[in-house]
Amino acid sequence: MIYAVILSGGLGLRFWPKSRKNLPKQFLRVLGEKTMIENTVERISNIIPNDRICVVTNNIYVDKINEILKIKSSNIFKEPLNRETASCIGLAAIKLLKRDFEATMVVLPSDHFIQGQEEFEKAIIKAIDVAQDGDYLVTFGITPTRPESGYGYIEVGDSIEEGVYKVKRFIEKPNVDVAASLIEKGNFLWNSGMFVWRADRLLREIKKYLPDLYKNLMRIYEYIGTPDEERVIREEYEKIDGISIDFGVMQRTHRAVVIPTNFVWDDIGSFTSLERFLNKDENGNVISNCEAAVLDVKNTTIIGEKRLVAAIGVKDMLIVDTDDVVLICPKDRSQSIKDLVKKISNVEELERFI
Ligand SMILES: Nc1nc2c(ncn2[C@@H]2O[C@H](COP(=O)(O)OP(=O)(O)OP(=O)(O)O)[C@@H](O)[C@H]2O)c(=O)[nH]1
Ligand SMILES: O=P(O)(O)O[C@H]1O[C@H](CO)[C@@H](O)[C@H](O)[C@@H]1O
Repeated sequence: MIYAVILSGGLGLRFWPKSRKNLPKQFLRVLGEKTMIENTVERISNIIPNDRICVVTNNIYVDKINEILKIKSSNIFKEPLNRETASCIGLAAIKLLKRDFEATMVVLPSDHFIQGQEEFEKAIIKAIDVAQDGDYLVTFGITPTRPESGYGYIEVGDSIEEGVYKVKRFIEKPNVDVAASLIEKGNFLWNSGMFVWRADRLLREIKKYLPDLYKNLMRIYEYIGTPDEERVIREEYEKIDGISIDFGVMQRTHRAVVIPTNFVWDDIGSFTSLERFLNKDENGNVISNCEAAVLDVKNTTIIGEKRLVAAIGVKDMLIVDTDDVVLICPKDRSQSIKDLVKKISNVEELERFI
């Protein structure tokens, strides 16, 4: 059977200070009326019934998920620690395999913006069809529009059937110069971060490329459904070195295929991605959710809450004002917000701001 696996345990550090440890971006109403996780569930609901929609998340978000979504508790896969996406997807795979030996997983991050529901559904249905035989790991390719260093790049190879191509190379998060050169070649797509595969196929790939993680997962597998499950998950998670599914498996596997898509897609992982959806004034400034008084300010994004934000003579900056934290950062350093938050996490007096 087909299951949706929604990844929802991330801390959303690049979205700090809007995103906080106890309320990360997937639980925020970032664009529109609904939280990002609600939008993710809604998007897949025509294809996968509610009782096969699963969420993999950190223990600390379980109450929040129950408050927002109607997901049965056995479909919430709980992690005691964050060990990146190879671990959380691997955990979901063994949980599903325990209940269904033929489980096929539609893996969906919970921070995407997608427009073009019909095209999205067509692509997912196609991917399920391709993945169900168990030979392939299916990715979705997005036409790149800028040399983004935060994404994976897929080199499109030979066609295996109409609209489906072998992945010749998968390059995760190249630097901007490499990204620009890949785009210039013309046969590279962005990896969307959504995947479809059979749970048993994914585990075989994890066994091959991440053998230590495979051992951790197999020990957990033995205890699923027993009174010791939670204890063993914690014991194994404490031993895991986190790695993303992209670096850990997708860059190495020979079984990846790509379906080029034609829906509108964006990852709302950072303020720079968010600003693409917000209106700009004649100076290229984005002023969102607050009032602002600006003089000689250009190409600057101001995201506020209650206070008036005033700025003079700044250019290419990001200013985020919340109740208790003000963040000021050049836009081209916005990926470093994550590093700053990690630094703050080690300072006892500042921990409460995370
Ligand atoms: N269950 C689970 N989900 C995760 C984990 N890491 C990331 N995710 C989810 O995977 C998706 C993509 O995550 P990222 O944007 O790379 O990471 P993030 O932690 O949300 O954000 P950053 O801290 O800004 O990198 C999001 O839906 C996250 O909630 C994890 O360790 N466990
Ligand atoms: O975990 P991150 O940083 O959000 O990256 C993942 O998602 C990107 C698309 O959002 C992909 O482009 C990446 O390849 C990866 O799957």
